Amino acid sequence: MSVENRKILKVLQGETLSPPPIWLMRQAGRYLPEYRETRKVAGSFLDLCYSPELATEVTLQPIRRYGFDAAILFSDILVIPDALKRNVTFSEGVGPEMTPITADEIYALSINSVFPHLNPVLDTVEKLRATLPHNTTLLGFCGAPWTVATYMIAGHGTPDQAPARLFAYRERQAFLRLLDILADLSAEYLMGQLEAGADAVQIFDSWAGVLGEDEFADFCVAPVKRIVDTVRARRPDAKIIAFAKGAGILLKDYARKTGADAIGLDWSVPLSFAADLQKESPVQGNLDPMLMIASGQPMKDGASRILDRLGNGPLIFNLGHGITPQALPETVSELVRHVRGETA
Ligand SMILES: Cc1c2[nH]c(c1CCC(=O)O)Cc1[nH]c(c(CCC(=O)O)c1C)Cc1[nH]c(c(CCC(=O)O)c1C)Cc1[nH]c(c(C)c1CCC(=O)O)C2
Repeated sequence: MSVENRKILKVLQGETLSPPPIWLMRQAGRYLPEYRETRKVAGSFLDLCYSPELATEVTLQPIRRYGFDAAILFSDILVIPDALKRNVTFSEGVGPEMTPITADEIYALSINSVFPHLNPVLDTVEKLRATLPHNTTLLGFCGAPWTVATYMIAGHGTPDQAPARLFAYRERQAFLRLLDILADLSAEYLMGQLEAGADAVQIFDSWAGVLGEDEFADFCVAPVKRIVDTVRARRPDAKIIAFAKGAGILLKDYARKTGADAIGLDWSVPLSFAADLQKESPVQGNLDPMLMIASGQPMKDGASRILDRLGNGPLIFNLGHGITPQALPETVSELVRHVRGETA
């Protein structure tokens, strides 16, 4: 047993595997009763993220239950603003909140505190690599600068990221500076995760879909490329998945332009377009997370369409976005069996 048996790494090198390997975005989370139990004893959500013991436990929960081909580090993209002392809190039913950042505060950001602060997350990665089955790929991650900036500027999640879009037009220099700071910190953070034992990393640009063409190039592609280039300068072999949700047709050439090894696709990406993208790079996705609630035949049909259209090229099977708290744990088992060809 060795690293060569980690299927997701093979796909990231361009191999086609049949059946494709599978993991799910947000696979550790509230749809699992065992997660809800651990969450109760952990204190706040951030306490859970910074407890290497408990974060390791919740990362392993979906691996024990489903035998996914990858474990994804349990943490959150907003630990970076937390480390930048933006007063990040997560409350039940409200979601993440923090102090909205101003242009002056961007110029005054101090990055010195970031690494001691994030060390517990790197300890979790080390613990995970020591505990995980040898064949399971360990994924690290960070948020893309644009997506993290949308929360830092608004101070909370927004349906259309209007505050960040407005800020980017009004305060372009400060905004670009924020993206640079986030890109450089994220690159350091990903390199730390790779040093600690992550096999590959994913960059989540969950709110890429609200930008026009030029803004997508400047605020999504350029900062993600800056992260990829910085990581590769130190680790030329680093494997990187980039997920730009909602970017649609702007995903054309996204892998080449960012330098990512593979691209994540949300469920709105047509499979014909996905098949064209797959000629250039491995792809990951893209089942609608609602099918984890709808279940039954609609779920199987959705998965089969992806397997039929993308299964003959390098594919990592996944949802098109994170699994939701309402997902049915038994449906996840059925999906895994279906993708692996274990059902009639
Ligand atoms: C935008 C974003 C965030 N966090 C993340 C993103 C990018 C991916 C995406 O778009 O889904 C990424 C993330 N968040 C979490 C992970 C863990 C790893 C995994 O299992 O995938 C990952 C990779 C755990 C989490 N992150 C969060 C939870 C739920 C909080 C809880 O348990 O109380 C989990 C399991 C909290 C979180 N964190 C964030 C929000 C908006 C929320 C609130 C959501 C809600 O309340 O439904 C920011």
